[in-house]
Amino acid sequence: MSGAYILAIDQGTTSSRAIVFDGAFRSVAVGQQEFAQHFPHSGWVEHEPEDLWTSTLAVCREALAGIEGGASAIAGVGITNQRETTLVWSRKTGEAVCRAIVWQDRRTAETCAALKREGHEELFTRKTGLLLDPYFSGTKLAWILDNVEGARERAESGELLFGTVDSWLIWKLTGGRAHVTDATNASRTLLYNIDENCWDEELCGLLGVPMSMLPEVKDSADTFGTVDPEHFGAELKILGVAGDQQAATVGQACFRPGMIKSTYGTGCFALLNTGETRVASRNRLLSTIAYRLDGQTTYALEGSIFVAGSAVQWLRDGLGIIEAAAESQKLAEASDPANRLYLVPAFVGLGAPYWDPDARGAIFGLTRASGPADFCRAALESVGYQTLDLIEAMRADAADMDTDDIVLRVDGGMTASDWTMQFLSDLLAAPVDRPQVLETTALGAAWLAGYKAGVWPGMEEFSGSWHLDRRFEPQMEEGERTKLHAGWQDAVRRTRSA
Ligand SMILES: Nc1ncnc2c1ncn2[C@@H]1O[C@H](COP(=O)(O)OP(=O)(O)O)[C@@H](O)[C@H]1O
Ligand SMILES: O=P(O)(O)OC[C@H](O)CO
Repeated sequence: MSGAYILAIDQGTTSSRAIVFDGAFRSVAVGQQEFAQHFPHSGWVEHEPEDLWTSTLAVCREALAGIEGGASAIAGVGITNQRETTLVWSRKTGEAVCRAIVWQDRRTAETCAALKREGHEELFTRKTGLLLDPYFSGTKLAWILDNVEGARERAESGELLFGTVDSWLIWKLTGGRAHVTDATNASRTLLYNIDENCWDEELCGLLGVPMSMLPEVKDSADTFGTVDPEHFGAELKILGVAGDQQAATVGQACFRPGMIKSTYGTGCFALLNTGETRVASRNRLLSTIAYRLDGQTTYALEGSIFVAGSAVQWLRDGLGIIEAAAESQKLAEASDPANRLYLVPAFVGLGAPYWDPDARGAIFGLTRASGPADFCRAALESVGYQTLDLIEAMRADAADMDTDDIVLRVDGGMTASDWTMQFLSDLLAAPVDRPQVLETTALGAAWLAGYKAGVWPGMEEFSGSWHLDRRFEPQMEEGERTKLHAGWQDAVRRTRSA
């Protein structure tokens, strides 16, 4: 027997989570597990593929144990994942050839620079909507083929498979019966043509990637495979897949052009729904696939910031000036605005709209009076300034779109800080909406699966279930806003690598 429960798997950068949602979109059981991060060289970030798999398996079992009927009560599985992270494994043995190269990893900065020097960036951008930055999967995959012993020969003979984390988990869950991904994940690889909706032979050729390694690309709500019953005791169907930022866009019900969601976790990722039209950014934002439903692609403009909540982690683990993230707000409130510092948290380079992989973090305005409270305030404010950069770029790019006023829906761990959300609204001079349900990423994956299973309603009714927790309205005077923005722009200018 199966019910209206949906199991959502959210495989993130620092932890794996599983949530069971009921037919009223409420979270009824949860499992969560952190796993090790590996930093073998400066700028390198890796995950052990087995950790991604075993932690996912464990959290699913934990969540399923929390509902009556366990796996037999589940109508479908949705998967959402950290994006761009790159894995290669053997189709014969299922063994990965090396650790997963994580989206934050910068080891291919020189490869990207060389491709740019050779004049290839325009081609990649035109076809994929992305830029030549080490963030995306393509150059990470090329690195594996060029640097892991025997990998290129094995790939060329058809033995090796490539996948983002969704593909890897589906391969494991189905006992090696499905090598698939969805259009949103494919759109982050630098190998996928987002207009024609297919892997691109020319781009694969430029990066030296054999096309036999690539997974089949499906809609975001589709039949991806059946989970081997040995894992959970029942045959579950995987019916929804999307990259985590796209899943949050769905979970926030940003279905209309002009709606923006911005997620504040480790990094910050803002997506503006541009509807069925792909908008080419004039301001170094990405064009990407928001979701593909029933063969119809909806596009988004995306701004990606690599450091948001991780600046708060740095206050805690690097500087030791707070013990828990939630303390940051109180300390920031105690800071004297006359001692204002500007922190540019370019710990792993700068993302949108600067795309400067070689920049490193800097702090400006230090005096003998500067102390922990000022560092805290600067860290929280840096998130607001970086978002302002993105929203300004989006406003300029969307000027020709026929949309209502911009609506910003926020989610992620950092949105718990009212102070940070108020500062964000002040800087943007626009309202910021925080929903009641903050598990929007998992909810988005669950909706895709529930919709495909036919047990959850369509977009309109699902949109009606979005409820506001709090709207932050701008309170800052225009003169102050302009002064602060100019201070930030100056700090960024002085931080840039060239
Ligand atoms: N009250 C808070 N104030 C500021 N930052 C917070 C607060 N609570 C959590 N965070 C930050 O939010 C991040 C965790 O958010 P989460 O959405 O779970 O991230 P991820 O999915 O990327 O692991 C951490 O980096 C943490 O520092
Ligand atoms: O795992 P998260 O939530 O930090 O998200 C990572 C993004 O998908 C990277 O593009």
